[in-house]
Amino acid sequence: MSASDKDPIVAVATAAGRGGVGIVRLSFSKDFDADVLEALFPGRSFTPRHAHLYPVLDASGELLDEAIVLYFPGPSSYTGESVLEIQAHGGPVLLRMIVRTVLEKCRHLHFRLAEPGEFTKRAFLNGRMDLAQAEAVSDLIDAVSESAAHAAVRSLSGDFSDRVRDVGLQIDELRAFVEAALDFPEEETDFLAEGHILERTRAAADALKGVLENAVQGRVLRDGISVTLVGSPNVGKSSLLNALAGEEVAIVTDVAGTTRDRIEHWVTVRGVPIRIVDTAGLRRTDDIVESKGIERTLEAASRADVVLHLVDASGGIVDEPEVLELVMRHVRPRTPLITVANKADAGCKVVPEGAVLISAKTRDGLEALREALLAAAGVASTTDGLFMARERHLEALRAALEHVECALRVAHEGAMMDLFAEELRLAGQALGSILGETTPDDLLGMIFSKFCIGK
Ligand SMILES: Nc1nc2c(c(=O)[nH]1)N(C=O)[C@@H](CNc1ccc(C(=O)N[C@@H](CCC(=O)O)C(=O)O)cc1)CN2
Ligand SMILES: Nc1nc2c(ncn2[C@@H]2O[C@H](COP(=O)(O)OP(=O)(O)OP(=O)(O)O)[C@@H](O)[C@H]2O)c(=O)[nH]1
Ligand SMILES: [Mg+2]
Repeated sequence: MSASDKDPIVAVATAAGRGGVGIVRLSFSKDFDADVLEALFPGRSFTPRHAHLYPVLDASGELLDEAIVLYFPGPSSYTGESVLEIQAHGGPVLLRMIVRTVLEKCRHLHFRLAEPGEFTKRAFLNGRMDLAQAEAVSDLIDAVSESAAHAAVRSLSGDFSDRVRDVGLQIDELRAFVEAALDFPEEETDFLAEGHILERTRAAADALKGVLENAVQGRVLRDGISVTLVGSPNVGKSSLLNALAGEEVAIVTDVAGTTRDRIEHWVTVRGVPIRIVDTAGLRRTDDIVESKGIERTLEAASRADVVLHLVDASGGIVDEPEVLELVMRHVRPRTPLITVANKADAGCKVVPEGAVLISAKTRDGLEALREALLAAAGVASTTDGLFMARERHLEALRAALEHVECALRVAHEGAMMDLFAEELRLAGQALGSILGETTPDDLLGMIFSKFCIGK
């Protein structure tokens, strides 16, 4: 029998490994309530959503633990089904035994282990939250900075969804109005003016732009930005990585060609996760190892959101002229490039125009460099009030905006109103996909499979 969204499920909800307390969570149809409770805790009574201290016995009657047990009768639960939580001591072996006990004692009900994200998927399917909120649950757990956590919880509480829904409603209203007009074609133009249709469509486009702007920032908080350091050997790329990381991540020597492989390290700046990629210095070489390293440098440059080109301000090292050209051929179009003049402590003989002057050794100029980095990546100066968003949301918002703008163009060109209505319909559909109103099963599967088990 294949897995269904109706199967009763069980999983350890807390992190793998030891912990003070560990939770085994069950979600099942309300029809099974009496059966489940009686099978696991015979003769015990339950007050909904109240803590009970009950013994947990395995299938042979052996005591496994004394646990806090919570019963949430459906639909007033996290999943919208009935939920039972067994909050036991947080040992991985013990928790596994409790899960096995549930499978054994409730065998007649055909419990199975929950898939990753399956509790939250049920919450979504049962209308407890929309898709953007469900995604925010996972983003909250994965948040790597306080700003990211704040943004995720804002999305979880529905801030993002509300704004998407509001614009969606505006657009639906416009479409309804225009579709009504289609029935009286001779009055089309009056209709447009009377309903202030164009103004209202423009207002919808502006509202969409506002949401998109916030979402772009929110996505950066979630996914971070990737910064690749490139330059000639010995200009101090690895030294800069170490300075930004605040630890000795990469080997630094005065031998040109020290770094052979790509070295990655995550830091956070103002709550924004930044992946710094240190690379092999670029120069003409016959050394097979070094040239492999340089290939990797170019590949890292091609994936970067921002490229930092390091040069030696003290004038000791001069780039081979092909270096920058070679890099630029691999960088994606429109990727910002910042020139960084390092070794300011050893003299400022060569500082290209617009370069950020630093010393990886004394750490002078690093703060300015961090800010320049964020600015180049388009990160606003504050992350206050942001909600979390994903690439998927950006794509949908951009598509919606495109359709609304297309509708405006169509109207200006005096084309048929049915084209106008059709563009608005497509815009509304794109917004609906953010909330999961029209999301195909395989996309849902992909989204929830990235969650942790037990969530
Ligand atoms: N022990 C435990 N802690 C947890 C969770 C959980 O499921 N169990 N959560 C998630 O994993 C989060 C809390 N989210 C939750 C959201 C709704 C409901 C719930 O039962 N809602 C019902 C009843 C509300 C009420 O009692 O007033 C409802 O909305 O109808 C529970 C947890 C974080 N902490
Ligand atoms: N005076 C001074 N020396 C520096 C500075 N940054 C790096 N150096 C020195 O420059 C030399 C090369 O530094 P690395 O960080 O290994 O240079 P790299 O660019 O990673 O070199 P490759 O890995 O060979 O491409 C080392 O001797 C560093 O101590 C700086 O800001 N000031
Ligand atoms: Mg290096």
